[in-house]
Amino acid sequence: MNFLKRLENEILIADGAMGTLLYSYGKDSCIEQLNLSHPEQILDIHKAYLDAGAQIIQTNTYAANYLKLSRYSLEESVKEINSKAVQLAKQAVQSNAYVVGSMGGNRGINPQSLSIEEIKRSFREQLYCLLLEGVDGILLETYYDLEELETVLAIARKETDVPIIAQVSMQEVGLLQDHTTVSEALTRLESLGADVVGLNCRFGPHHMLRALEQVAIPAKAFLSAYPNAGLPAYTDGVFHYDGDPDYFRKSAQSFREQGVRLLGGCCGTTPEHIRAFALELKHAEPVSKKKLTIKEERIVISLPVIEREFPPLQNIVKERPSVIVELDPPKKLDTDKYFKGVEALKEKGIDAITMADNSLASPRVSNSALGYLVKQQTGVRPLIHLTCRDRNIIGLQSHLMGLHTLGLNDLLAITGDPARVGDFPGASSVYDVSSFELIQMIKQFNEGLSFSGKDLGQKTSFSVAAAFNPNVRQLDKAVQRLEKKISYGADYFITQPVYSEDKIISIYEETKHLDTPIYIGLMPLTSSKNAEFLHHEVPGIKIADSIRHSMAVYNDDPIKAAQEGIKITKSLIDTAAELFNGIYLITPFLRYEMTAELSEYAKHTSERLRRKHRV
Ligand SMILES: Cc1cc2nc3c(=O)[nH]c(=O)nc-3n(C[C@H](O)[C@H](O)[C@H](O)COP(=O)(O)OP(=O)(O)OC[C@H]3O[C@@H](n4cnc5c(N)ncnc54)[C@H](O)[C@@H]3O)c2cc1C
Ligand code: MET
Ligand SMILES: [Zn+2]
Repeated sequence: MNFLKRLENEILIADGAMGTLLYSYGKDSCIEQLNLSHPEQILDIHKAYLDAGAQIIQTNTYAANYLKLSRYSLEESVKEINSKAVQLAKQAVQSNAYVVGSMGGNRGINPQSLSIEEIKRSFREQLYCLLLEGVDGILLETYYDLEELETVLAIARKETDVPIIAQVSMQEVGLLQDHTTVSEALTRLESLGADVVGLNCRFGPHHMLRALEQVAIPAKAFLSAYPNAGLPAYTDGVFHYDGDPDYFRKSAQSFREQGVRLLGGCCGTTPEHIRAFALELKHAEPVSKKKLTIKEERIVISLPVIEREFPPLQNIVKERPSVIVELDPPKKLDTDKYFKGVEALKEKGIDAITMADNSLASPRVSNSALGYLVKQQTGVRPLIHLTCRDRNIIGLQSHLMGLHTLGLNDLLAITGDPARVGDFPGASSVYDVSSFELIQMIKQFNEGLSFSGKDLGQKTSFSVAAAFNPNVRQLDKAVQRLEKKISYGADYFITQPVYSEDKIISIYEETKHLDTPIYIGLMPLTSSKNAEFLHHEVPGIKIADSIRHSMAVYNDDPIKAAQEGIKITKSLIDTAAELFNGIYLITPFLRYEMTAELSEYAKHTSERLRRKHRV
């Protein structure tokens, strides 16, 4: 009898974790490779689970796919590892127990980093290996990304008639990463042909039960749950779970009441947890009816929106010429000169001071601390750059909440120069998200929702700029990137510094179909050496030969060289102001007198042009 037939009238107990059990045995290399190197150990674990009362055990193949094995250069061993895993599990079972082939999800918090095509290829290969060895079912587990699970489930359903268990892992209680509710996800999995649908990993019994309270008993499929043994602790460099098996025993009846018919364990569980489930549910009748707890709809629409002090820059620059100036927080602690710069620029009537987030990956005074002081003390609008390099998604969201609290509502969302270009090349670059997702995250905050869809209780009022690098060989490709950023929610763009009139004209030609405003970046050169360094060594900056030649003329005279730098920038402003309302001036080395002079020039030029065009 296959196990689906039995689930019609019985609750079945599945086994618990393989991975964390092997990890706690001290094996932190490739867990699945142990099928080949330590088969006895795997066999012992299977036997221990069966002895504890498990009726369905999983093969030790959770990550035995091409994509994950290649991290250990074991991609050539997919067949060997999977075949051996099934053989070991089958060797352990006697009659009345079943072997399901475990196949884990690959996509993490950043689904786009792994294409569906790669996933399909890798999945098919592992699936055939497991089916060929004659598993009694397939266990699709730990899928955070619903698109991935739906894709692989459809493939599996087409390829085999053996029972399929399809399990998602929640991001928040009741919600998946893409904000689909668990209830909807399980319905979709059922309609794609999964025989058992449910939850595994990430949460322990408490949160899993809270989520299941909102899930109706599926019409055709059976419901499953494989909770973790609580949250892991981290001591002496290792993760370990201290979940108490007796606590599992106490939760078993609740799982039954929620309609669960296949109950097992995930990370941190041991044969003792499974024994507790098995003893508690021995001869227990499955339930077919339950009362649903309907969670109140989040009424995010009515969340308060906090008023902005300054209208968003995208509105300003659509209406009239606008000059913003980058004045980067210093690399040393003294901020006197910085504030002198802010005052000098304020006098020129600029619309914002933009403040880098550790540009070129070198530490600077925190731009949010300094930005807040700039706003409080001078009334100038700070525009805060925000990179994906220095903060993980926890830090980024906390930072966004802090910026909102400080009333710093103007942001530039960028990937950020990688750590290896900066003062601490060995530092890690986080990049949990790309600039696209950062833009999306900020826009979600404006809807009152965290990155994972949690209610924030207020809507933020961020305006989000994004970076546009036109200094590339194929400008059309950069424009495609810009269009993609618009689709993620970018409100306007700020370019890398441009050093040629032709480039400004091509930017105009390639982007004139767009509504989203662009600030053209211009940075005065300070010397010939500065020009050569920027041209040859700084990513994203290219300087026209003619400009480098003009700077070279004043090689030995710093004052004349800076004047030449200003002259060149003024001539670029003449072109930019004809075509764009937005001018973004970058202050080199805190030399604010240069950008103050240029701000004045840019404003006069724009006004002159406006008068001319009005006539
Ligand atoms: C206005 C502005 C302000 C900046 N401020 C800071 C700052 O405060 N701190 C800091 O560390 N850095 C800053 N940078 C630098 C920026 O983070 C780096 O240039 C980064 O490599 C690109 O950032 P992005 O957000 O434009 O990248 P994205 O567009 O998100 O690009 C990310 C990755 O894709 C690559 N890429 C970009 N365009 C293309 C293309 N056309 N084709 C193929 N690949 C491409 C990039 O090289 C990069 O590796 C700033 C840049 C600009 C333009
Ligand atoms: N069932 C698998 C294991 O125990 C998957 C755990 S979720 C990361 O190894
Ligand atoms: Zn797990």
